[in-house]
Amino acid sequence: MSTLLKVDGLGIQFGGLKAVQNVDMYMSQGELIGLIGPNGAGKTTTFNMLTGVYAPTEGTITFDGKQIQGLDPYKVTRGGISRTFQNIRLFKELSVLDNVKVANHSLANHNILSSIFRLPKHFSGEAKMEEASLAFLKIFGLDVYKDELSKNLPYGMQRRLEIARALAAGPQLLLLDEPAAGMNPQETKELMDLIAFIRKEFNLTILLIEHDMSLVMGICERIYVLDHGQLIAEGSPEEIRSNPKVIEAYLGEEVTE
Ligand SMILES: Nc1ncnc2c1ncn2[C@@H]1O[C@H](COP(=O)(O)OP(=O)(O)OP(=O)(O)O)[C@@H](O)[C@H]1O
Repeated sequence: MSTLLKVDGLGIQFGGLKAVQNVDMYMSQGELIGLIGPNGAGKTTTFNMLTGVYAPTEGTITFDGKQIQGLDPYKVTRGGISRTFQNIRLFKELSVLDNVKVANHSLANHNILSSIFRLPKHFSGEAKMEEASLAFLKIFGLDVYKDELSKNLPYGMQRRLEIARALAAGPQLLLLDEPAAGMNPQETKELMDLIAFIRKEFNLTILLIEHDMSLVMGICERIYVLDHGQLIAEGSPEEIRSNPKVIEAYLGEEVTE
């Protein structure tokens, strides 16, 4: 498997605070990796650097062979990295379908749409986009809501729509920031199954932030653990579960599957 993402010595300082420092990570094509750590460990800040929201003050990010640290977020997205946010960010006043269409607008002629959905060649850009957007919604069980305003969707469905929208941008790497936050156990289980499914279906590489260890343990092959801005462990779920540094970092929180 080739390396899709490589992070070397990544760090950022806000005033006197080193929010993230010395982070080395890699992701091979097709991996599903967890990024965990207690509150304030630097997980979202790391996502923000990977997606161009923050320019790192040290280190490099190499994606698909190119250095991307400090690039504008839209360039990062165009280059193949999409994300979701911890706090849902949808176009609330747009329909569910339009939320997805907006995301893949710039990709109307993108190969991913025709290759994934095997659309007839004669489809125009607009028809292709509509067709592909509907197909995305169907995968996420959102097609029945296509004409609803996104603000009217049940919470769990809004979370799903965020992922559908991120996916519609045609990424190679998908970054999910606590996608199950606020979901009940049943919704969470369904979401995890869905994440595993889309990874296979779209040949994606996925980095998943999750505060709850038990969630990531279930689906991730490898896990990175941040604490106070530094990586304290990397390994399989079994290795992470029994790592004393990790247990200590999570002291007071339950470490169970
Ligand atoms: N723009 C900013 N300016 C100043 N400090 C910041 C900024 N963004 C993040 N921080 C600080 O960086 C540290 C890491 O925060 P971050 O949100 O990345 O943690 P996290 O691991 O995602 O936590 P949580 O699980 O609570 O979401 C925190 O101390 C936070 O206050």
